[in-house]
Amino acid sequence: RTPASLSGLLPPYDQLYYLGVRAYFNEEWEEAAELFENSISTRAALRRARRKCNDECLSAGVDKVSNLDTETGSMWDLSMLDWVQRRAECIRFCLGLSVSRTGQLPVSADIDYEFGTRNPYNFLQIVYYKLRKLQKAASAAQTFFVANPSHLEMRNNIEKYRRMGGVREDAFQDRERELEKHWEVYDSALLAESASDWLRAVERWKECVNETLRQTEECRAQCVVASQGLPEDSEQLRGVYERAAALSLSLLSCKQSCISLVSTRPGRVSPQEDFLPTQLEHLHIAQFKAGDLKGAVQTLRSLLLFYPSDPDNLSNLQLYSDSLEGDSEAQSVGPAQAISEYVNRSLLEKKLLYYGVANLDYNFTDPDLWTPEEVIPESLRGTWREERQKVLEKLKEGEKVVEVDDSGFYAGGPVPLVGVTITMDDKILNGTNRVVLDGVLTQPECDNILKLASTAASLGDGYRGRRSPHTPHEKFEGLTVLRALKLAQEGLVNQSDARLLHGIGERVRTLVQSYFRSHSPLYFSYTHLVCRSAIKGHQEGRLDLSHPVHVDNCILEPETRQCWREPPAFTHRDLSAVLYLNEDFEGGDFFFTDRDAKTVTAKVRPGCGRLVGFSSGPVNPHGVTAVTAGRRCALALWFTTEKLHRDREREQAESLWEADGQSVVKKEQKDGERTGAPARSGRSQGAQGRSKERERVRSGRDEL
Ligand SMILES: O=C(O)CCC(=O)C(=O)O
Ligand SMILES: [Fe+2]
Repeated sequence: RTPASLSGLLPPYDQLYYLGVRAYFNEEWEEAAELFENSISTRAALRRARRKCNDECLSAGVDKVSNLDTETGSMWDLSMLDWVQRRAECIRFCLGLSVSRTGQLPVSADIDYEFGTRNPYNFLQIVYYKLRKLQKAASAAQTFFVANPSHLEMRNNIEKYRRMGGVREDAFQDRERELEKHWEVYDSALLAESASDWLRAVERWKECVNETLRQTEECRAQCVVASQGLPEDSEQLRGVYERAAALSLSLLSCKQSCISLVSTRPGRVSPQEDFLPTQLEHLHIAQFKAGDLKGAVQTLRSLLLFYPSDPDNLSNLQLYSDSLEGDSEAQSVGPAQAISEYVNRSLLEKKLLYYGVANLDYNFTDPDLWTPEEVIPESLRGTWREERQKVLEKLKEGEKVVEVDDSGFYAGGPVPLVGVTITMDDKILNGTNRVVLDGVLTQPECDNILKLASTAASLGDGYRGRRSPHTPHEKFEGLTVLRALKLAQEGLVNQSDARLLHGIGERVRTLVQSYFRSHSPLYFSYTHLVCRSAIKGHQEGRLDLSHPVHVDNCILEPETRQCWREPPAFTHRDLSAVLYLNEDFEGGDFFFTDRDAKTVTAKVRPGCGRLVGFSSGPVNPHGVTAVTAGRRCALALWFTTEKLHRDREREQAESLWEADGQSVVKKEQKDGERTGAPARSGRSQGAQGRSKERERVRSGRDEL
């Protein structure tokens, strides 16, 4: 629905927003909800109106633009002025038909910021929560969270909504997802690539290019219309020519900056460099791998529009064309046409812009790396080259630092178990494919497993009394699921505890499979309950670690920053998880490092029910600091995507249970009830659990 004032014209949305904020602080929830919703939809309607007017006025004064290319001096100014004025008149008339006079005025930078960071949804979330409209509250929470991914309170809120009755899964919809469609496609293109699904990758990259272009076009249209609202009598601008030239320059630079807007993920600061050319690079490689040589040639030609003399692109083109044996006439599918239009228009606009920058003391930072030198006026070339060099160097440095993980995992998926929350994500842990979850075990569960470990150790598991393989200052005990089962069969430990140990593994698998968005099923590779105890009297001045820095699936060589994926490393391990059981010991912190095995990038303090999960590859070197007092127990689990490498011992344990006539899964649930653990499924949560949940909810701006 399009909101409208009495006159039928769009009111200013910033005013509606301010009124909404006031109603909010007066706790007039109904009214606040209506005002916030109204300001959001008015803003959207304004953008649509602008887009329409932009399209309708596209041709106004366009004949003057073509003159600009040849004209110089005052004739250049005159042509520019003519163009700007004609278009401005057309747009002002067009907007006047649907937008009120005040609605046309530019909004303040504060309001721009509020809407840019999606803060209206932060308010709306609370408002809907107060109104008991949980479905809408969940959606507002999700919408805000997408643009503020490090806002952990909102993430916790979302988790809480998931646990509340009456909130359906489809409630967690980003209301502004239209704006991120290209990122959605971008991610799924990367995913298809990592699964070597080339046909799908081709399709996705094409879609991504098209969507990126569409979003850029939309942004540029908004620039055009918004630039009509600049103040009429700015002090610095002397004459009417200067004003016209300045207006057109700010318009052109607004348009150029659209590419950096579109190439910045919501909630991030820095844009993805060279966004469009990068996508084309992915596309032509995917096309090549999928066997579509003609398509690959066509895409390479598009890429060459950005970088006409790039030697890699040229030699690839040669390679592809040779394979085609002359049959290289490109058929017109894919985004080639749109790309060439985009490049040509950008080139013309850049030319005009740089011309203006050289003539009128105007500030402009080029977001593109591909801007050709010919476009830069002689007087600017020196500084332009220097700055570009700086950007390129910085980019190279960044490449060195930013670790890419080719594991195919992609952190950030949902956490599908009741009571489990995300405490640290990639950003907080300064890395890739890392997570810390809390609430994976209850205290009684930790106690039972600890008891199991103690009993097993006292009975003499393989490690009893052994010194740690990593340090002479600690003792090391270990227990596997099968060993626990055998002990249970001998009546030496509780059958239910052995089963719990097994069941916990399933729980962890569900969590990491979902959170790391694994595209293939995960199999257990190895599960090991490990306790490390400080040996009394051997702790003075210890400099070593409880577990030296290592990578789980390759042999790390910190000097060269290489990691050798070969035996004796457990090369098939893909995901690692360590689930902690206690905190009553000294030292024993888990930490991640850089590939140098020295620079600590994040630390995690163990505690009952806390889980560290990470991809097992070279992006995640890690270790454990010395345990200087007490005993530290943890369940270490590794998963593999290769069925061949699954843990046969675990299967053996499972079949022993089956032979006992008891289904492994059913029994684990029963045990859960008996030990007082909450049911681990969102749906089975009873009314009691829910009302308790409500009690914990407190009013406030951020966290429920
Ligand atoms: O116990 C821990 O915190 C980590 C252990 C570990 O990294 C390993 O066993 O590979
Ligand atoms: Fe490890």
